[in-house]
Amino acid sequence: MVSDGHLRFSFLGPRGTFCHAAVTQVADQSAELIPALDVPSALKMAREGEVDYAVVPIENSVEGGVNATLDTLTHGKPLEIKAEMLVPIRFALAVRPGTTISDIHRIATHPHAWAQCRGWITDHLGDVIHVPATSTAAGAEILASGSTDFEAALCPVPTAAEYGLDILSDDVADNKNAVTRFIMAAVPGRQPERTGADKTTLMVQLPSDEAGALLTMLEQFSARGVNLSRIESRPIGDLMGRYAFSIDAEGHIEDERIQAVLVGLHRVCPSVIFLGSYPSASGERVRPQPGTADSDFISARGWVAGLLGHNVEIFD
Ligand SMILES: O=C(O)C(=O)C[C@]1(C(=O)O)C=C[C@@H](O)C=C1
Repeated sequence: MVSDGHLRFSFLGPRGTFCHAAVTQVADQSAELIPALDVPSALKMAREGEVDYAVVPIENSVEGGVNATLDTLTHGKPLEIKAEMLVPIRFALAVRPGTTISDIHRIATHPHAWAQCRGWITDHLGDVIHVPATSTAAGAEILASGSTDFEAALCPVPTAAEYGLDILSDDVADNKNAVTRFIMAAVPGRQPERTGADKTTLMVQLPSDEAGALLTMLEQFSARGVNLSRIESRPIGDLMGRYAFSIDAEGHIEDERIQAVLVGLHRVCPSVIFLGSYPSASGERVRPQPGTADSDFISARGWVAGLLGHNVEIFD
């Protein structure tokens, strides 16, 4: 929980999105929550100092990475991730009072939500059309506001009631265990303290377009015993076929092995963007592989310094 006087948080709005549920995990009662129209606008507010933090989705367990977040984080003034939050995802099929299942031909929701419910919808409603909305709650809000060219919305269960909608099903999902991961981003400052159960997020360009370039990049992690919890490619955008890799690595920038990875990546990759070290939401402690604990790096450096005749303290 972040509580430091009157803090301002932007999030993907309007009220009642899954993102709203995520921001309430980190903002205390005194915080001001400011809904944004989309992910880039929420992040822009943090970049420009209009809010202290932006909370946005980054990854869904069914649909994968949220490209708007992955791309916007690395374009423009630097931002860093300060926290991550997990929100279990369950959808309601919401309608205006009086609407029945057989009235539904078009359903509004966020494309990520649609992707998580497509199978259920086909099985229960047959061929209905998806109407893309800027968020799940935006679809519900518009539906509640009056005449629309869609008859239903897929949104979080409590949100349907908040907007005065009826629920025809409160368990719409292709995968009952779906979870979305959200991040809290801010302009660079002090890193969140190392907890021993941390993640570091990076955007890395491959060393070259030669055979083995991806391996060279990955070797920087494996040689230091650093596990990756997510890696996905994103087009750089300048020329066809040029990609950068968005990576979550287990560990904190204060860990010697993560520093060694960063040094290695900086030596062999044309661009390495550091996007923050922060406590992992699972709280699972990272267990260093033999030879990769802080003390191993410090003692090895001391040994080399000794060979050079430098007088340094050797820890082990
Ligand atoms: O539309 C919302 O409610 C959101 O918070 C966005 C979002 C997403 O971008 O993936 C978050 C969780 C769900 O997976 C569906 C949509």
